[in-house]
Amino acid sequence: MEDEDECPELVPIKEKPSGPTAQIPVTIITGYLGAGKTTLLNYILTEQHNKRIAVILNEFGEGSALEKSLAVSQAGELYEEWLELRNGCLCCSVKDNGLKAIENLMEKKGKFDYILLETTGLADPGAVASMFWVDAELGSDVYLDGIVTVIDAKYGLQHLTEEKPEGLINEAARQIALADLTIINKTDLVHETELLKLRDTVRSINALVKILETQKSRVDLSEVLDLHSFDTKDGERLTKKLQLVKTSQPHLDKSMLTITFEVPGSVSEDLLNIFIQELLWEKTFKNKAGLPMTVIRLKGILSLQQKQKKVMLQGVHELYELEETPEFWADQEPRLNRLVFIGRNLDGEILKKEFISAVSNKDSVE
Ligand SMILES: Nc1nc2c(ncn2[C@@H]2O[C@H](COP(=O)(O)OP(=O)(O)OP(=O)(O)O)[C@@H](O)[C@H]2O)c(=O)[nH]1
Ligand SMILES: [Zn+2]
Repeated sequence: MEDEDECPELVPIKEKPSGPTAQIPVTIITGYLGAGKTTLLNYILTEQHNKRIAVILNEFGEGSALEKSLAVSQAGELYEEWLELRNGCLCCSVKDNGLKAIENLMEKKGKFDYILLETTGLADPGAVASMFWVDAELGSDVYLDGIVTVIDAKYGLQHLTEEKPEGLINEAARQIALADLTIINKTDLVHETELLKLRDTVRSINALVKILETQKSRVDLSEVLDLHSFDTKDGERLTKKLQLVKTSQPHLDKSMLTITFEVPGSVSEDLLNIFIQELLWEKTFKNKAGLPMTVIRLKGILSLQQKQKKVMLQGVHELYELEETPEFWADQEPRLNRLVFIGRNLDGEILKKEFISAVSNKDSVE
């Protein structure tokens, strides 16, 4: 009985009840080779957090990897298990094997409170994120909480400026574009001026992202876990955050950047869907140089016709979702749409015009 009284779950860390039906958050930890991802995981596992965390290391040798190392932290104790995946890595056969593996794991081990997934250094975290995100709607046991990108303070800029063959995306830039949180690690190895330059570059790619600086990936856990970056729990915070975002000036040649705009009024959901699909799926919109705008990450707070509440827009690569937030438009509050796009070849003015023309046909006027 004293066991029950002293159960750490009695400490109210989050509002959501962690009953058997509660979904488990997944945080994706990404970042270029050697940036400090594993160091971060180890740090998190050994910190005091009252959570039972399952870690999935998505590190695998070429071709042969049929088993994945899995470290599970329980009551501060760390032990390892082998989690078998039938068809190779979590990342390349994500949809079926990755999720199944986690579900099997949860069946076997009972419940976890949290899952951390480290991708390989060259992975596209968007592909991994998409898998969890889509599946959450299908009644999965897990939901995507956030994408954390660890950046090497010393080599980060070099990785970001590496020339890629025409048409290919710089992986390091993509990892930053997709991040909800970036951790610039190994600050012991650089001077303040280098750090500033790196910060500026990170900011120019992703004007929404939070930036932390660390040594040995030592962070405050509350800054990393339970970010709710993809759900409407973040709605109010997102509204405030979007208001502060500014279109960024590109730092690197052909670089990724953030653009944002605001359009007053309420829009038709159908026309909005058409606009988003043309942007994300058809890649219809071109910049001044005639290159197709490519959006990797998309966020917005929108005012839809016939909806009393604010609607959140989220997108990763070609997936997107419109979801009502719990927040009502207040009586005096001007209805408006605020959108933020992170990607390549983006031109804010052109995209704003395209948005306005897409959502303003006569049906859209209230
Ligand atoms: N100087 C310094 N070294 C660090 C710091 N953090 C981590 N390292 C070292 O950097 C190396 C790489 O760290 P990892 O945590 O393995 O990096 P990773 O991102 O998991 O690497 P991969 O999985 O191989 O892509 C290790 O030798 C760490 O000890 C830091 O803040 N300063
Ligand atoms: Zn690692």
